Amino acid sequence: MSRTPIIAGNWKMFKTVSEAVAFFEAVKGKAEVAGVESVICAPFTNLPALVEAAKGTSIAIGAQNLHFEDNGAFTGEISGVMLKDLGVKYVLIGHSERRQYFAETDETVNKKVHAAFRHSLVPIVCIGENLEEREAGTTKDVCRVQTEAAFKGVSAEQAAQSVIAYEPVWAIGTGKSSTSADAQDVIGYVRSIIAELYDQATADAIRIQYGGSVKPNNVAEYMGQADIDGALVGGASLEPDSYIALVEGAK
Ligand SMILES: O=C(CO)COP(=O)(O)O
Repeated sequence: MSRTPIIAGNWKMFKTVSEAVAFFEAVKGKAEVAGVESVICAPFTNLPALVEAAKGTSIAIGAQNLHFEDNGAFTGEISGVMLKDLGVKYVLIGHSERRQYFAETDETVNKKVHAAFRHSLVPIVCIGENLEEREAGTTKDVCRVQTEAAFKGVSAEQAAQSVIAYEPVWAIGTGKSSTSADAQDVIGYVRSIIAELYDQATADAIRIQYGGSVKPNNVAEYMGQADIDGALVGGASLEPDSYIALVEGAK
């Protein structure tokens, strides 16, 4: 089976439009490596300029969130209709910061996954345990609950196109990354859950990333693991040279 490696930068709440465009000009042609998919998930305000800048390149643009309704009286929200209209390809769903600070639940994550597919956006579904759960030994249980909930009512064909990002919360922005063996253990388990929910072909097709303090100097180690298909990267995706090194490291 061959899954295309996927490196996605999650810029979180960083970069003005001019900073985003300057970044893109610096990585163009460099963070484009044959056989590796490269995605920038930027703040909403940067998306029109980035989609324009990305034309003619192999770099895809993603959003960091969407509302689960297509339109309506939801002040301050952005829908899948709007993202699709812009030319965005990917959308992060259920990032732990959204779950923690913006009250997202397994149920809203599931609704957002359906909203993404209604508009032909590829969801990057984020799952992962917090420190307390890790210390209690419930990492796999937490990942099972989150995965099963996120994919409720999602077809095998849709699941096969999806991306899952396993991001242990305690490893995000802390410099304390999961060991590659631990990440492989959990990600292999998540793949087995997809096989149970669907079938082996779907499990073989879905791409699963590791996220949490991934840097240019450790990305290759994660990529060397059988079930790890890429990385979702925060801090190290913000500087052009670092981002280019991440994409090169995923070869
Ligand atoms: O949250 C993350 C990506 O979504 C990970 O962030 P860091 O790479 O900064 O640890």
